[in-house]
Amino acid sequence: MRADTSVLESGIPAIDISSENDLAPQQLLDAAIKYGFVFIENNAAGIAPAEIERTFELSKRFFALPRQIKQEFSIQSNAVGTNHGWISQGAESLDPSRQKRPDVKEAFNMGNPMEGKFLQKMPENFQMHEETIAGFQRACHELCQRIFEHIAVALGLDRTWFSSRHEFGKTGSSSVFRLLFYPGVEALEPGVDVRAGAHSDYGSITLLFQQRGQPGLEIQTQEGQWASVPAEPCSSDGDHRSALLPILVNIGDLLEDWTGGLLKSTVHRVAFGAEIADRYSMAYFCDPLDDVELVPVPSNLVSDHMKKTGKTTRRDGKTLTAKDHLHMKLAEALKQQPA
Ligand SMILES: O=C(O)CCC(=O)C(=O)O
Ligand SMILES: [Fe+2]
Repeated sequence: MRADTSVLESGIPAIDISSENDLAPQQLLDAAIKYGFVFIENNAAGIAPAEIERTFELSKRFFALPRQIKQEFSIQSNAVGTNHGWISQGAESLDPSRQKRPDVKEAFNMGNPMEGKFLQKMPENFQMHEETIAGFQRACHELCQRIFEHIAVALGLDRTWFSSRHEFGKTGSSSVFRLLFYPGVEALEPGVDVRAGAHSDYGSITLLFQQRGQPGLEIQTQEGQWASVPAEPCSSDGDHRSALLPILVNIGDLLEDWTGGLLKSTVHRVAFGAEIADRYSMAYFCDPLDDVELVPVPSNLVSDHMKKTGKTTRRDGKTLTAKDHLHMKLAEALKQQPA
């Protein structure tokens, strides 16, 4: 059992969520309330580093393909309304109302597999390694479930309260696995170009995998300043660099709203210049099943917080489902796009 959590540059603690640490539920909840971000030590309760490495390798091979091949899998080539496929450089601005130029990055989004098979059109490289990618998504989802169980316990709920609302591999879930590539470029204009514009994530929780020597993520503090998030933070039991990189977890807008604003969905961005060559990251956005109704999470901590702040989970007098919530967020983002 460990009583202390170490403090990082941005103040985000690193937590051991294995059964060794009885304090994990409370530590996770405290970090979710204070920062909306937390590092999870990648020990037995995490994801095998070899699995993470293999998936990064597949991602690198995909982004290295010629443009015309990637184009065949572009997000625009999918049915309208789906969020799956390749996003080319220049196609996305995460902070459209403030950005002069689009994000300097590429991405590839995929939905959850059903019975081990992907429903979307996949490049050959991914088809050949379907098991690796499907297995990695399952491992991510299982890690999210462990985190949900800890948060449920800390909120005084039944252990499975959240996890049962986030089942894996069911049709009707918006969970997305996203590969990201930020190519090294010399000619970025400081103050104009950004790698990923300021945004908060839409869903319940996000897992973020970074690589050594490739920092760039920043979170916005309550005072509105940008604080850097290291790619290689210190471990929770001292100030040494951990042998295995921890996994970063953040709270999304849906979970913030579902808890009446108790858990924080913190604005973040990716910003770096020519000092770093190519940067690769991978994000797993975990969402509830589409038809889950967002009635307030039945915890005294949540109801006390809602009484204090006057927040409600209803919109225009109506209870939203998880799917309605996502559509609301997408509609808000669309309104911010320059005409
Ligand atoms: O690449 C990163 O470090 C962060 C990416 C991110 O925030 C996102 O895709 O939502
Ligand atoms: Fe994000």
